[in-house]
Amino acid sequence: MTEPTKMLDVANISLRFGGVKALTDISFHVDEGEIFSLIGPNGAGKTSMLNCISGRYKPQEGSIQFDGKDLLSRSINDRAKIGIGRTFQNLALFSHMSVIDNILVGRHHMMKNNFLTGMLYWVGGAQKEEAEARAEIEDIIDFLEIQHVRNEPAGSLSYGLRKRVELARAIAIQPKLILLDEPMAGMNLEEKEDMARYIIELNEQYGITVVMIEHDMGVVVDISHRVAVLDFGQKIAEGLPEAVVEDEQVKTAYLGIDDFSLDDEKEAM
Ligand SMILES: Nc1ncnc2c1ncn2[C@@H]1O[C@H](COP(=O)(O)OP(=O)(O)OP(=O)(O)O)[C@@H](O)[C@H]1O
Repeated sequence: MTEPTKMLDVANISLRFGGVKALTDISFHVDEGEIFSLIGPNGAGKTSMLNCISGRYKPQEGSIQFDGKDLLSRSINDRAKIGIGRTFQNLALFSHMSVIDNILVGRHHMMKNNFLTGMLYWVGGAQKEEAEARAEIEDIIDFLEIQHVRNEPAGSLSYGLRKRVELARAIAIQPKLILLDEPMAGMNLEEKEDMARYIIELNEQYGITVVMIEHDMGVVVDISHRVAVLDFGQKIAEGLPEAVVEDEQVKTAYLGIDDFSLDDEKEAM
């Protein structure tokens, strides 16, 4: 068997906001091809951790490497260029723009032509480049089954569909790694099942490595290869999902929290 390749290496990350310690000495790694979930109660530091990887927050201590290269010295835009895509906890679509234009926004950073050369759109390369981007985006639209709403304004869609459009936009940058912040939040059972299927397929068919924050424990156990658990900004467990949910420290952290009723979730799925 070949050794797994380490894609993301998070080492000793600490992040403070004034006196609030959002993350303390967090280390974990994600192998190429994995679906890796970050879980933990509200306020545990999950989004802060994702924001350190995506470049929104700059930790005071520690390092993050992506494909063996330092990530913390890079800008947010640079991260997209080197293959890191993300979706947000709260939807971040342009509601008045069509679905297809929202997805194209994700793609634009990859285009060689910028605003100035774009002014020469009808003369040369930009037109061809845009046509190529649109063709690739049609594949993503097919994959996520959003053909029927491709020309609708994003704001007119159901919540579940908008989440899918956001995912499409993140895939459009052709990421090697995708960061998903609560992809199933606010979804009904059918929408959750669809989203779980898309995540598995984007991982298996598109070969995209996934780091996901998710509260639905049934989904986490069903689709994650490995899981890390945060509580009060500290990592309290890491490992295979079935083992992590049986961990006593993890159970204590979740004590009294309805999200953590694995049996109920399993029945519901
Ligand atoms: N921009 C910020 N400014 C100040 N404090 C922040 C900021 N972002 C996060 N925090 C604090 O850091 C801690 C961790 O928050 P974070 O949002 O990362 O947790 P979380 O596990 O994602 O929670 P949830 O599941 O509710 O989304 C909390 O105490 C939060 O108030």
